[in-house]
Amino acid sequence: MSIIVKDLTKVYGEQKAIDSISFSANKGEILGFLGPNGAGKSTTMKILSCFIPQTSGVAEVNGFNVASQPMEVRRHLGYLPEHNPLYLDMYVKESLGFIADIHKVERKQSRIAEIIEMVGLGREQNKKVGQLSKGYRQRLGIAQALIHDPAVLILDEPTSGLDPAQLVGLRALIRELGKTKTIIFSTHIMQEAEVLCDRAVIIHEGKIVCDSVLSDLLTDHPGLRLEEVFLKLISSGV
Ligand SMILES: Nc1ncnc2c1ncn2[C@@H]1O[C@H](COP(=O)(O)OP(=O)(O)OP(=O)(O)O)[C@@H](O)[C@H]1O
Repeated sequence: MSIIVKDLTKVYGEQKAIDSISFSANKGEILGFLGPNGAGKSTTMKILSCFIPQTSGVAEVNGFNVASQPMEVRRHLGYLPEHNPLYLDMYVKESLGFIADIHKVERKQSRIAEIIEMVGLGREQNKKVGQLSKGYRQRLGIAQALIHDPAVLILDEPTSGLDPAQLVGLRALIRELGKTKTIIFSTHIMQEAEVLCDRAVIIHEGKIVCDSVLSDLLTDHPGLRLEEVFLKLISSGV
């Protein structure tokens, strides 16, 4: 298993943002982490990426424990946060070089060229980050997450706010990456999940209400689109 989450709980003050959730993801799987606003998606992803500690429970990435082995986890994981902080004054290559240095990437220049090609940033590569459109900033964020060739990618709402052309391009990239990596991406857009994920984990008010192979989920709810299944599940709380 590339990702194991067991009885994971996070309490902020009085509020349980996630409440004893468990799920796992296999190598080569694209897992859609779905839920309405405030469900606990970002909280879970931040714990998996070692950005915040859990209150209780266990999370492992590629066999490493996020609480006790954060350095190893970071080595095997690429993370695109929902609000990705980018240095707008840096040039695209410079910003990739900065992240590559943090990860001590070997053959840095050729790796940067390779990753720019992979995420389709070729025509934008000589610009400053602040000059990039939102879609290209997302691509840069994914490039930063990929620079050290991690086995696991965690993408928090990677396609939010993109225009249709950028959406198609980014979905194709995620699908391609999903052939060799384990990917968890969060979204509350069901069409997104329908075209991208192999498996759907639906979280609502901090609890998991569904964990199913996408095609099984649709077969179990004949005649319903994923959006309708999602609404049914989060309204019944089952
Ligand atoms: N730092 C924090 N302090 C207090 N409460 C927080 C904090 N971060 C998140 N929460 C709360 O925890 C709950 C889960 O938030 P989270 O950001 O994980 O949801 P989400 O599913 O990612 O939502 P969205 O789709 O809107 O991004 C929310 O009620 C949120 O207000």
